[in-house]
Amino acid sequence: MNRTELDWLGYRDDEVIDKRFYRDFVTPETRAAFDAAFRQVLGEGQEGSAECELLCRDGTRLPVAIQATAQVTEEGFQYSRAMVFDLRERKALEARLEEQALTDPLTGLGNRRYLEDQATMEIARAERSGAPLALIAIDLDHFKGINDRHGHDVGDGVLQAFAELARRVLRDGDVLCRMGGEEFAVLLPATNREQALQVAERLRQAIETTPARLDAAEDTLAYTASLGVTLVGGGEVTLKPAIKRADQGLYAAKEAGRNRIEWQPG
Ligand SMILES: Nc1nc2c(ncn2[C@@H]2O[C@H](COP(=O)(O)OP(=O)(O)OP(=O)(O)O)[C@@H](O)[C@H]2O)c(=O)[nH]1
Repeated sequence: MNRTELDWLGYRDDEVIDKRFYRDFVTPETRAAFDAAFRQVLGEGQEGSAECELLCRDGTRLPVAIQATAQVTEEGFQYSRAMVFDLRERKALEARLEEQALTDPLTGLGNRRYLEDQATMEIARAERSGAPLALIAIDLDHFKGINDRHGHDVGDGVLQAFAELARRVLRDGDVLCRMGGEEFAVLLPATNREQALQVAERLRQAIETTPARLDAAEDTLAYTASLGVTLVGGGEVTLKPAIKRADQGLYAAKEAGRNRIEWQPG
């Protein structure tokens, strides 16, 4: 182990050299990858590589790539040499890209993919616990008119104001996301029909009575939304059928005059 690696791990050389093996610092979760690479080094190819994590003195985990080669002569195995690369920056970048891929940049809410990811977990959880899972689809009314009359920037401001308001109205465990355009959805774990209808009505009223603040001045713009409410059915393994039903409820609410909610049974 060289000085840089010791610095990464937070140990002095006299604590490690001749006392501990590299493998000791590999986290139990990634030790299998390390061992597999080591076997490759000792095998015919005489080289191997692995991505694993090292456990630092302060308890943090350092993601690294290890590339090792072995020196084997006619007398057999002589020594092996490993190069270790710090993957922290790459991992942080990957995490940022992953987050960006799941986030709507205008409102900061999760996007449709995020909802589908969360739904996979929530559907499995609901299946295990037997608790109901509700879905609300929300579409701002006459949004084209807002854009046309006040401009696209004001439209953007209304979308942001809605996202902020809905975050305040909803519970922490509720999954709010922007499906696209002026359409949003909320997945509500452990929520039955009556509770989901109550939440939808609370959202509808909050929107109706909280005009969007458009800048630091007192400039505000009133808007409304239509909502469709449904439950995710017992045998449904994806959110798709529930999204379709909630959308049907939404269209029914638009048809019935907007600024209202419609229940759509499964
Ligand atoms: N400002 C802004 N407008 C958007 C954005 N995404 C979609 N839109 C606009 O949203 C409008 C949606 O209009 P429509 O689908 O006709 O619906 P609507 O005018 O809300 O009418 P109803 O839904 O029937 O009440 C379109 O004019 C889109 O251009 C966005 O990110 N920002």
